[in-house]
Amino acid sequence: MKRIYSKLIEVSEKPLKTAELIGGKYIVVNLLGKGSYGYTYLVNDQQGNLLVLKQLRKYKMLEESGRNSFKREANILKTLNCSAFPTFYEHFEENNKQFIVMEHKKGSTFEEIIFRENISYTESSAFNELYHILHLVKYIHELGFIHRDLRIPNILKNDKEYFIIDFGLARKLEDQTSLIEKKVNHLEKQLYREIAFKSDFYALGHFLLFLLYSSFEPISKKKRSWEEELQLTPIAKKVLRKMLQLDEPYAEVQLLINDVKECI
Ligand SMILES: Nc1ncnc2c1ncn2[C@@H]1O[C@H](COP(=O)(O)OP(=O)(O)OP(=O)(O)O)[C@@H](O)[C@H]1O
Repeated sequence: MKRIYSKLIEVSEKPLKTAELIGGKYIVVNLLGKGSYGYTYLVNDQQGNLLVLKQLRKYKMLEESGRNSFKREANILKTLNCSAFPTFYEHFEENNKQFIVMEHKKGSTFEEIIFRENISYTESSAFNELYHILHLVKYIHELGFIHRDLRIPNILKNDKEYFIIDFGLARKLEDQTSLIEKKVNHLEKQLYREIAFKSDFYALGHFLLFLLYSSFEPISKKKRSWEEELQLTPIAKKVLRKMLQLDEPYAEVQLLINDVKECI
């Protein structure tokens, strides 16, 4: 019954409209995305600055874990005091809806770079991108956090900098209680969501595959594994196999950085 009620709320909820005023001071410019937890908007503040406003979906407000998720994201963003991550501005409730406001990072996501800008990467240039991103991951891991969602839409770059966004699923390393928060049955999801450094490396292994496949020209219609399809050097293959947990995973980020350097 609770599930039906929650589903009804989910399907009947509509996002905010363009030009709508929220929190008495933010004007909606456009909807950036609709994720599982809620809506993400680009908004203008009163000084005309572009910011990101995230809204928690109503059905998420029904569960304690949902209600706490913005609080947790806000705390993580406050702790990550570095220009590579969005600055946290505020967390507020209005008409029983929860919102979080943060800095808008100006850049293209790797999803846009690969699929819209059609940039293709060689083995060396793909590992070079990973090398830069791993320094941000090192900062996150050294503070004891695991991002758990390092996918191509959550990693951005412009001509000068790299950024990591979306800390909605991030957890503190010792916060193993989150594991029982939601039972993850699917093996692939478990590998992304385990609260361990290796799950961020696993996600970045897939990130790297996206970059490497950008220059792949299929010669046959037959579906083969990445190891058969991509012409990688032995060291690149070794690093990817460890990242994807096909071989003993890296215990910590510096060991991965050292190997990635060899592939550039
Ligand atoms: N702080 C930010 N700065 C710049 N762009 C952002 C920021 N936060 C989100 N975005 C953009 O908004 C898009 C949508 O964000 P959102 O977190 O809703 O998306 P999603 O990744 O599609 O959903 P989910 O989190 O369920 O996977 C992102 O892909 C990104 O392009």
